[in-house]
Amino acid sequence: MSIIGRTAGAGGVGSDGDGSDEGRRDAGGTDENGPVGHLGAYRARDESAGARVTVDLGGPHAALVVGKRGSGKSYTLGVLAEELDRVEGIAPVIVDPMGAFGTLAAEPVGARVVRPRVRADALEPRAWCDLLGLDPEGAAGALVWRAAAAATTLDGMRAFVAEADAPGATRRAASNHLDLAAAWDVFGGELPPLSDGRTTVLDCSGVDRAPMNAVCRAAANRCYRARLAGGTDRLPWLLVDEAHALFGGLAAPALRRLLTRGRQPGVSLVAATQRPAALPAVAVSQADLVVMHRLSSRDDREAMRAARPASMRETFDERMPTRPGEALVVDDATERVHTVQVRERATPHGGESPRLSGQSGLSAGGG
Ligand SMILES: Nc1ncnc2c1ncn2[C@@H]1O[C@H](COP(=O)(O)OP(=O)(O)OP(=O)(O)O)[C@@H](O)[C@H]1O
Repeated sequence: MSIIGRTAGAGGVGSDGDGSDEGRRDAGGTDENGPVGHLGAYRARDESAGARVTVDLGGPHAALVVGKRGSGKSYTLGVLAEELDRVEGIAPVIVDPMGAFGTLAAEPVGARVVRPRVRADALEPRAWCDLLGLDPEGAAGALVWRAAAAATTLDGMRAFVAEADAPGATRRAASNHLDLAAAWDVFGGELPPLSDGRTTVLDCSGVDRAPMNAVCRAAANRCYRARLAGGTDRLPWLLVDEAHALFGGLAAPALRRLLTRGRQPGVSLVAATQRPAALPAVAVSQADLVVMHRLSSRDDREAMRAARPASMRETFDERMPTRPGEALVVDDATERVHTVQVRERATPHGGESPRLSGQSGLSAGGG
């Protein structure tokens, strides 16, 4: 038996070979080499459902879930979240840009769904300037930088600016930017703990793109630092939907670090996007587990092809999924591509909400 994402004696996607998939959700769980998650069933060329497919959840992974709108990405992310929730010793955290994962609060997951708040000092002074679109070399940017270096809270930063020995225009400009940050209503407070291992959904619906990036950055950094500092025995898994909006913003450095260095301290990242071409190439090339739903745009297909060996590229073209929930699963551990029908959700799917588009804000529907 092989498990997708599992190298010999370690971790990946696999099948238990019994050919049945109905009513077997309880057979996720653990095999002789550690925890596995039930992803779905192989789909044979004659369209019949084949053996169940499991993915390795025992070791850290950098996973990518891609597909055009309506192809099943969020649904698959939800399936992975359900499976992660079942594994002891894992702390799953979901950055939910559109409020599509609040349904994970239902049984059997019972996730904690929160409007995220982060500490102001979770962002370094430089990041504060980036967040507010201020040049750190400019007068207002330099003042915000000093405020962020001196204070631990947003109120403290505002007080620092108000009392600073700086020209009135500089103080006003810095203060206006900090007022905007206060209006976002995400600064002040803590992210929920990792230590209890509860599945946590950071519901960012209605949160602008800039503060959502700040939340994602803080969450990614916390997962990483908590492992480095020995702050948690649990292995954090960060799941991010609409990942192109996060890899394109303030969250990018933190996400990149998880991709390139997260596995060593035991932090996993699952990034889902309808636009793999908008991700940095490293996000595609570093992924050791790829779930590819239907992609229609040439750029997006090419982004996926470019990072894989020639043998896989041909498979992508020949076996591109055609219906929602169907996916090609790339297992780097075995260099194989599997055609999989992702299983049905145990919790309700909440993905029929408006989607994120453009530079900022939200828009309804679209493909
Ligand atoms: N594995 C599956 N089993 C059954 N139905 C599925 C499956 N995956 C997707 N679907 C169906 O397809 C619909 C679209 O899936 P989903 O919302 O995940 O798309 P998406 O790729 O995330 O699209 P968007 O980018 O708009 O969020 C779901 O509402 C559901 O009805």
